[in-house]
Amino acid sequence: MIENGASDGGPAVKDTLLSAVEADLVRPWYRLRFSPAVEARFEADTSARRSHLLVIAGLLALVTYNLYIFNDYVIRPESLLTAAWLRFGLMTPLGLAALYAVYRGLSPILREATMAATIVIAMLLSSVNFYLSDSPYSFLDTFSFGLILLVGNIVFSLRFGFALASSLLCAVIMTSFVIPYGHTDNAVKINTLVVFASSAVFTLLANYRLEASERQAYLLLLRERLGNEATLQDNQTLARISTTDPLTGVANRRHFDEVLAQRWNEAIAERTMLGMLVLDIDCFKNYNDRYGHLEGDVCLRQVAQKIQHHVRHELDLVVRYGGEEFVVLMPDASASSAFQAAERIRQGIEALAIPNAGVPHSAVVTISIGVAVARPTSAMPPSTLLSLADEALYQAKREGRNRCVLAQLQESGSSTQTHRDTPHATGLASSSDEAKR
Ligand SMILES: Nc1nc2c(ncn2[C@@H]2O[C@H](COP(=O)(O)OP(=O)(O)OP(=O)(O)O)[C@@H](O)[C@H]2O)c(=O)[nH]1
Repeated sequence: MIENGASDGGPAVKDTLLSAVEADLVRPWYRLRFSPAVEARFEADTSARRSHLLVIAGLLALVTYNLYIFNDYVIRPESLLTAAWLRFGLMTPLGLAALYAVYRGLSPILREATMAATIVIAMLLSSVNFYLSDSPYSFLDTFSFGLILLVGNIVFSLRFGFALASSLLCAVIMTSFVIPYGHTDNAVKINTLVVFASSAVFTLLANYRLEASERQAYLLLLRERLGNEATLQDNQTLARISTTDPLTGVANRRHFDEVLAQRWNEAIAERTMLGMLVLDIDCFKNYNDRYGHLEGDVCLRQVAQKIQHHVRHELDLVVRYGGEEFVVLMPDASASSAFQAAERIRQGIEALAIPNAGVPHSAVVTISIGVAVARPTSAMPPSTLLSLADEALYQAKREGRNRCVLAQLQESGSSTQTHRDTPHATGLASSSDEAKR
């Protein structure tokens, strides 16, 4: 019943819609229409399917209407040509044109009005058909005119307002042909009008109930769908909160632990390398003491953004590991590419030129980075990589800060060997070359 055609809008729009749906669920029993927002959503969700069903029902009704030519042949053979003209020359093209318009897509009001018009036209042509015949049986047809109402009110299930209007028009048309008809007694005429009026009342009642149930079912489904979407959104928000560092927006340590284990296993399975950078802002205590904790937070955010800017967005994971320490996890990274990325980050942060007065090695905020790269094996725990990168970081600190140090874990039989490089900003080319070797 609910199609996916309608745009769902943002969370605020959904909340408003959900409140409107709740209010509509307790609207007075006699009110079919929803509040404007829900009505618009109802139409958007159901109109394509409704038009489709109306076209199918309309074609069936048209075929049935034309089959009544056999009835004409039996009860009014002398005016068969007139009947054929009314059915095939007028009703069929008009009906097909109306159905084509509905198929192409009309506004809800035009769609209902078009379908209601086909009912009124069918009643008019049927009335003309019986009226023009002199056959003593021709009037018999009027007893089946209630079927026309049945098609409009039940088979088409016209929206109630249109069902009511078309039924009233049909009643007026029929009465205006029945009353002046000359070949039948008044008692029979009254009888046929009473049968027709009863058909109108019962089919309208059924029509009202059908529309009311359709609308109620739609409201319940829409409420459930909006509720599910809200829950899904809450879950996604919670998942994001639980994996993200609130200050910087990068991944938090909890998320890092999960991803590290995953990437480690993938690297074992695919026999690829895994790189890790551990980054620590130099003399950040001094920065905080001098510029205040709030400025310190701003600095942390800038540094996190810069790190993210210099890594592969799809592949690498940037993490705030704690305090002023970050980690970057780099799947499928060689020693040289990991070191180059580290160097790009280091230079990028220096280029931010965030003043950090009063520190011995630099007038601006700088960062030291320990780089480690390994080909993981099942015999090696993931923490090995972190320890190596951490050791390299401390070496960078010891050697004067604002530098990258590479600690490369190499496979050589069963033993592992640590290779460290200690390039300074001025000796990058040689260090990168060494890393590549
Ligand atoms: N503004 C701010 N400061 C933080 C946050 N977390 C940790 N810090 C500060 O980061 C500073 C870390 O200082 P230290 O561990 O002494 O290291 P450092 O001064 O950076 O010195 P080195 O690492 O040796 O270069 C401390 O002053 C912490 O208060 C935070 O979320 N916001």
